[in-house]
Amino acid sequence: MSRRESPPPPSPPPPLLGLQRGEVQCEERPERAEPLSDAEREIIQDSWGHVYKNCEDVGVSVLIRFFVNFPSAKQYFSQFQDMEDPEEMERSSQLRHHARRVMNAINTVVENLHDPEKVSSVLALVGKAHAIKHQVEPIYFKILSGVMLEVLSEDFPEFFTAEVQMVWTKLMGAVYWHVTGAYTEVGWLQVSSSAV
Ligand code: HEM
Repeated sequence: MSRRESPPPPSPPPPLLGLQRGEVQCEERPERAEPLSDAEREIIQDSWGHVYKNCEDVGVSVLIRFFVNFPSAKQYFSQFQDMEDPEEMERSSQLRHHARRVMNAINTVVENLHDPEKVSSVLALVGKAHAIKHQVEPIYFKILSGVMLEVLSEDFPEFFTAEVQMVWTKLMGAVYWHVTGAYTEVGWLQVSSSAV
């Protein structure tokens, strides 16, 4: 009788251990953000409605996965930089507070997709605070976007179809572009001349 072998567990993504400011030298800011069509904006707003009803739980799940898979990202948070147990992290008020801030900022973006100036001013403020006050390496914004899309697709499979995920990828690209605008202004990132 043949015995079915269970597949090996997936290997975890490589942690960016010890990533220090300035070390990601190839990180560049794309030249522009791709605009969303009216239909794409509607797709984002419809799918986000379901997520935002569970805003705090989703935000906490996203951040816990982010900090577990990329432990070096904890370095910026005094309260849980040395924590390893996800359940302990879940109880951290600093983590919950940041989860709410992230989700509320995304909500403001989603609610104002018709108003590019508002979107750009909200995200410029986020970028400025993280570059100047919190000194966060900008690559973490890209990583967090990927983790967020992963968690949303897993937790809301009926709404985050392949098409919806593609539109969200575009939105998160635009978020990254706006946030890193502030990093460019303070000289932390350069604009790529080859980006399209
Ligand atoms: C879309 C992504 C993100 C959004 C919308 C966001 C939003 C915010 C906002 C609104 C604040 C308060 C701003 C202020 O201090 O004036 C904040 C604080 C902070 N953020 Fe973020 N953030 C994001 C990603 C990140 C990432 C990737 C990191 C680091 C890995 C990070 C680290 C911090 C830290 C350390 C603080 C201060 C926390 C405290 O004072 O307790 N953020 N964030």
